[in-house]
Amino acid sequence: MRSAGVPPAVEAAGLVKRYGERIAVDNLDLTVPAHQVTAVLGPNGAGKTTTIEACEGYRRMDAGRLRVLGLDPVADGRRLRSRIGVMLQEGGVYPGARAGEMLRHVASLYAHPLDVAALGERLGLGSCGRTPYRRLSGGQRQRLALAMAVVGRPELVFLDEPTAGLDPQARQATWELVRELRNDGVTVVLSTHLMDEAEELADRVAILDGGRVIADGSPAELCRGGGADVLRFAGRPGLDLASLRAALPADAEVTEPTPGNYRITGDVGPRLLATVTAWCAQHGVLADRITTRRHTLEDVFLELTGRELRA
Ligand SMILES: Nc1ncnc2c1ncn2[C@@H]1O[C@H](COP(=O)(O)OP(=O)(O)OP(=O)(O)O)[C@@H](O)[C@H]1O
Repeated sequence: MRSAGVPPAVEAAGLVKRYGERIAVDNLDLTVPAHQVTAVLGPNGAGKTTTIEACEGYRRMDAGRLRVLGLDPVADGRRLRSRIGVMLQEGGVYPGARAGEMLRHVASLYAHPLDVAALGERLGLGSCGRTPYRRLSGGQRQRLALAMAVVGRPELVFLDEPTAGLDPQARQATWELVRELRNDGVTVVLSTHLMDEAEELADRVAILDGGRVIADGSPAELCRGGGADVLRFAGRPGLDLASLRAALPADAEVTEPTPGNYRITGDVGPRLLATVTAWCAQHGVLADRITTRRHTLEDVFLELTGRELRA
């Protein structure tokens, strides 16, 4: 594997951040492997932005140890900033500055920047190079922020909700860019509320809640650990469940929650489906309304963080 033996891009241990009485980050441990895409997920107020801003050197933690590319983001801030790219949300921008000027300015801060015109074209910013920032649409601002984060060819990029509010075309272009960054060996940390984005892009996912990492792994690992997939079918009531169970793999479970409705949990895939329909054929059962439901990252997220809205 590409990252074997390579030190992690981010190592955080026991991070704590308090705002008065409120604990925003509560003894958080996080490791971000190099050369991979790590998605940071969590409900509103989970501590994602606080943690990511600390990694960028914009926020000082009250306790804990944090190393980014082996450096202390606050003490070694200058050295670190030439090696990372940061996608800032609104703010910190002079509203009269033109989009092209801003991108060229950021590019000039790095030793080997990307071609500004090509990057702008790629992200659909070609026509708004002379447009002042305040006249850009929300989506254009978002794409400009992304361009500014990657133009310096950083080793590590932090993307804060990179596709929030983007139309489907811009979203696809952003995903494509993230995949290319990863293929070029760039480490990407992205925070997102979009579970399909995390499933699509991330090698690893860290789920935060209450200022801590409550789950961490590849999307497949998290989905496997989060609960079983489900296959349902309808048939005549009172089928011989023991016989059906005997035909299924050992980890599958079969129940009849209501008469004539059957529910099988386990590793639901083509093989299990074939086994069930074969058993039905052998027993003269016309299985009806067969549905399968794979466990998604969203299911896992909701199971771990609950369904109630956050303050
Ligand atoms: N400057 C601040 N002053 C006081 N409290 C803050 C400040 N910044 C963040 N907080 C609080 O810290 C907690 C964590 O906030 P943070 O912005 O890190 O969460 P988040 O996971 O990024 O949330 P969201 O998904 O809503 O962006 C929240 O309860 C928030 O209200």
